[in-house]
Amino acid sequence: MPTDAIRLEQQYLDGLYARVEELREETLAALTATNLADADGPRGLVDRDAHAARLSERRAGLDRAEHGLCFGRLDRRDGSVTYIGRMGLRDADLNPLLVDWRAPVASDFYTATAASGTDVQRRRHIRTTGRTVVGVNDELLDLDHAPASDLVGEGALMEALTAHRTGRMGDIVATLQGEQDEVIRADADGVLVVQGGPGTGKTAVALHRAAYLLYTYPRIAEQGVLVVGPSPVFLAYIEQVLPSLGETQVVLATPNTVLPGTTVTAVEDPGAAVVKGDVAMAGVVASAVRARQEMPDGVDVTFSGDVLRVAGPVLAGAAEQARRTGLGHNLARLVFAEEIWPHLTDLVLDRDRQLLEDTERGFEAELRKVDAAIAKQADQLPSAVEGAGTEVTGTAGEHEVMLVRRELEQDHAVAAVVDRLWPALTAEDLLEDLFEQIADRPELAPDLTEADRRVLARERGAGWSAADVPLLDEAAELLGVDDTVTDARLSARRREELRYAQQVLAASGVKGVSAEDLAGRFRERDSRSLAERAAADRTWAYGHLIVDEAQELSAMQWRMLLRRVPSGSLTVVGDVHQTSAATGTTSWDALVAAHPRRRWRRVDLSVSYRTPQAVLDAAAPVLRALDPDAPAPVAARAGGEVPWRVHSRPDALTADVIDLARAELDALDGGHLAVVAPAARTGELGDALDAALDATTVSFGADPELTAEVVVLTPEQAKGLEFDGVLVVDVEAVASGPRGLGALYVAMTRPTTRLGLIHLGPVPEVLAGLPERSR
Ligand SMILES: Nc1ncnc2c1ncn2[C@@H]1O[C@H](COP(=O)(O)OP(=O)(O)OP(=O)(O)O)[C@@H](O)[C@H]1O
Repeated sequence: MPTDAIRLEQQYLDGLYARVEELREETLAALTATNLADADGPRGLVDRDAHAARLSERRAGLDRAEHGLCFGRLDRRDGSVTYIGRMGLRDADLNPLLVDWRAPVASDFYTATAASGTDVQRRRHIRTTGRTVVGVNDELLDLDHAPASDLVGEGALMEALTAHRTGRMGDIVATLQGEQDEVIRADADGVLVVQGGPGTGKTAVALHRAAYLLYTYPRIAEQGVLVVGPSPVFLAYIEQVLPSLGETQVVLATPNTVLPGTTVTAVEDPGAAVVKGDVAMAGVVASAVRARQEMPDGVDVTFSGDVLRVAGPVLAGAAEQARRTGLGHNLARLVFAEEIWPHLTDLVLDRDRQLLEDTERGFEAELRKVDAAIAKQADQLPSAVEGAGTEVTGTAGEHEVMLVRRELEQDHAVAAVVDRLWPALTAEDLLEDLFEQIADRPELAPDLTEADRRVLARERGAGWSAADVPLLDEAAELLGVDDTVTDARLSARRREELRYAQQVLAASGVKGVSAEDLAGRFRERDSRSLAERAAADRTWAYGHLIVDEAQELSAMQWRMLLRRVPSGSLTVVGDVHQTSAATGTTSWDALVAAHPRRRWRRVDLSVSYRTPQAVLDAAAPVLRALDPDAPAPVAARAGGEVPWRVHSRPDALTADVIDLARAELDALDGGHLAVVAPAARTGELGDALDAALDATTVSFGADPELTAEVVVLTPEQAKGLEFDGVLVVDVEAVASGPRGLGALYVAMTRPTTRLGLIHLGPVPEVLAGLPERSR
């Protein structure tokens, strides 16, 4: 152990922590002063709060310094030294003490090699526990001493790769590799596709890229980053990475949770899932909306006891006018109504005019009669004419038009007719109606076959499935939000705020400020964090979207996600050989072809950091069966425990799994074990393991705890995760079905150390090369 170097780095680290303490004290003093300061009126109050919030944020940032504050040092040929860490620090004279890993100068730490012609002479990885330096690892970037591999900081990397897993992903900021750094720092424009085999660090890289983009681009920091992963289990696995890098402006979601207010409760029929995932459904949803805008051939409206007929062409014209605005259905509805109300008003006024004319005509006729009567007998006047003397002008004044229109709008029966013609719709109602009627109404889905329509048919109220979410989102997009409803809610809230402001002013005795001004100031201070506000808003425009396990998404899910980033700035990571969803993609080219207007770039990652070479070799026949041309990733760690297979029998399977799990736990010596089995077996196996392994924590079910020592998972749940050891149970069932080989490939590539496979029949071809172990 180079103790001198450790001592030296300890001194430097002590200096860094002394500076952190100073800054902490300064921040605390500033915070106390701010909180005690007299605010100059309500505006001052708000500014004070904002300042205090900034200081609290800074303090929280400094608190994070306790873990891995500084992890690297670069010595250049000119004698200059740069320390790299989780945050930037400067001394009181603004000289840099520590450089944030995302700053451009820090890039050399991850990419410099002897061959790259860099001026870096030495790269040092500094390992710390809390505030203590526990090790250093030096690499001389000198062609005469060039290491055999391309790995950067190999000693530190190997230490990270061989450490026991915890069930939670950690950041890899200290040991990022060159090809990963390139992806992380790639510019933010367009769509960056990152293809890589299992364990090549795609997830890790995607999350570090989120942190890099938030640090580098203020626009992205203002709008936040959306990270979409395949399942809640996966999100639980990765949720600590970004906070450990100090980032909070990130929303983590699955494709099922990106639509606020919708909960997935139903399991989709596999056939229906395929139809619902196809892009043709966009047309189906659009025609369902369009069908609600079809007009009848005229409609009768009863008002003040009279029947007014609105003719078919008038309705069709109004509908056309509304559609031409290009607004969502619920907004265009206001335009439609705006065409209909004046027409109805005219009809009423015409009718009144007609009545008046009739009356007038009648009146004149009466007058004539009177004249005749007078001429005949002067004292016999007809009683009906008595008192009639209003002057009739024949045209309605503006005031009268408004009066009639208001009466019409306030008449419930009339309003109901207009509502029925172009109803306000929710996405849920639209889809419930569509699925209820689709089997018998081919015109609703002209692009679908009869078989497809039948598979989609269902009763109302069956609950929403994962495949429904993008359809609901599509519908919500086409319908839009009727602002009249939100406006009414908003005005109610504004009234409430105003009342509150009046109370505050009365209680505080502050003078010279209006309640309106104070209420406005309250409003500007939405106490929710950016991530909370974004997650609750379907129409939030994110600055960047990161999609992990992106190969699993259906065409309709892509439409839903792309809608959330109008800027078109995306990072898409995945492996087209691990696809298990029937609606997922097995080729990035197909995805690119489906969205030709986007700017796409592709990067491939080639080194697998999770699995040792022996495990990759065991999985290689599965990869070849999936795609004979697929390049196999190369393991960063050569050798490793050779995976094995066991031939079990259905009646002995549970007992065998228990025995093998026991043996594996012993061999892993404190490491975590995953038992990956087909969905139909996980419950039974979980119960049996839980009962048999007394002193061991076992977790399974819909929401398993990944930090347990044994976790029982389906291949879908295991996606993206990793464990020290993995037992794949009932290989035949895992590999069955159209995308079964992809699922088996996923299951086999989860371990960092040991892999065992249990099959029930003759040796499956893809396992033929593995040594057999006795039960
Ligand atoms: N540069 C690195 N330094 C240390 N650990 C690394 C590095 N790169 C990747 N790893 C580790 O390798 C493992 C695999 O990474 P990750 O889960 O990101 O791979 P992946 O490509 O997403 O895998 P999969 O496709 O199987 O889901 C993780 O434990 C990760 O922390």
